[in-house]
Formats: sequence, structure tokens, C-alpha cells
Amino acid sequence: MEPEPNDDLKLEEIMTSWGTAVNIIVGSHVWVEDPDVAWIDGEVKKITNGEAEIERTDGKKVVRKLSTIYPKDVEAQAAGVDDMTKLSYLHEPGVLQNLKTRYELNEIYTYTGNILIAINPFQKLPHLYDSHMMQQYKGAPFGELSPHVFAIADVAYRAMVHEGKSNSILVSGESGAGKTETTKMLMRYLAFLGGRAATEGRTVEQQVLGV
Ligand SMILES: Nc1ncnc2c1ncn2[C@@H]1O[C@H](COP(=O)(O)OP(=O)(O)OP(=O)(O)O)[C@@H](O)[C@H]1O
Repeated sequence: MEPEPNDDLKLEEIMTSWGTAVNIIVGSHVWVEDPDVAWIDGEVKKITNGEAEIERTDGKKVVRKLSTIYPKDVEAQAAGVDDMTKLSYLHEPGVLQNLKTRYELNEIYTYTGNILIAINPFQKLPHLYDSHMMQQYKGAPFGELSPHVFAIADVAYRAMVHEGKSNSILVSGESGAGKTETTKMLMRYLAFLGGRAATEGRTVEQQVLGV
């Protein structure tokens, strides 16, 4: 539960939802919710009675309750991080900013630990899925290469082989998010790992992908 900011404190102190105490003071860079762009950054100019006056980077001045604003990591890496567990602040605006930064660099995949987040590129990125890429991910330790759907398939496959048990990969997202495309890539990679041994004239790849 998020505590109400204590007005008696000299430095206004709020808790992020991850339980880390964060000081928001005059001069702090913060994220403010916005109906059009979700979150926009700005600087705290004044704090009174649990409310902060913020000058947004678009020049607009707004007043927000301290409990609704989040600290911005001003030292965040320009290209974002490939695993969100590396973020200084793991809150919604921090996560969205990191995904946006990477997406603008055509990096559609990002990890959060061993979970893969994929953002629909709405364009063909064939270099991401060619046979050279598959070869690279085959047997590579998880996390060594850039986040990729092939890395998830590789880990799942290897665990299945080592443990001798069935395995599952959960693909979830809203309509149009890219679940079908992602599943196709997973199947293609698993078929690639399955090899080209043919039964009744059809390779594993042809049987799995139905081609
Ligand atoms: N990795 C990708 N690379 C290129 N295009 C993609 C990728 N993922 C999704 N798309 C594009 O987005 C469209 C919608 O994706 P997809 O059909 O996979 O969504 P979905 O989550 O399965 O949707 P629904 O739940 O409505 O069936 C695809 O037809 C494709 O044009």
C-alpha cells in the first residue's frame, strides 16, 4: 500500500510501489501522468501540503499530489536497458520510457528477468529471424545475446531435453499485439532445433510448420 506523503517531513518522502523510499524535492526530475502521451517528464518547482508544482518539459505548469508523481532516472542510458531489472526505478513510466527508447532503435524485444516483452514493429524485420540468427541463439546461454524470442524457445527446448518433461511457453497480449507472429517464430525456431530428419518424405520443419 502506498503511504500518504508526510507533510511534516523536511524532505517530502514517498514510497514507490516497490517499497523503496524516494525523496522528491524541489529540483527533482519526475514523471507526471498525461491523458495524451501517458507520462511526461518535468521538474519540481515548489512543494506545498503534499502537492508539487511541476514544470513539464513541454513548458506546461501543473500541480499534482506527490503520491501521483514518480522520480525520473536522469542518468538512464540513452539506448535504454535490455533487461528492465536493471532500471533504477521499476515503475510504469520508467518501464514505458525504456520500451519506447528501444522501440525507436528497432529493438522490439526486452527482458524483465526471464520474461520477454515484444513490441509489435508493424513492419517486416527479416534480419531478426533469418537462419544466421537461429544459429546464433542455438545453445547460447540465456541473457548473453540480445533479447529475442529465439532465446526463450532455446531455453524452453533445452529444459525439456534435460529434464525429460514437456514444457510450455506462454504468449499473451491484447488483440493485434503480435501473438500469432511470435508463435510462428517460436515454432520455426523449435522446428529448426528439431533438425531436418525426414519421416515419410517430410522434414520435422515441414511437419511442424505445415508447409
Ligand atoms: N514480430 C513481428 N514482425 C513483423 N510484424 C509483426 C510482428 N508481430 C506482429 N506483426 C504485425 O502485426 C500484425 C498483428 O499481429 P498478430 O496477428 O500476431 O497479432 P495477435 O496478437 O495474434 O492478434 P489477435 O489476438 O487479434 O489474433 C501481423 O499481421 C503483422 O503484420
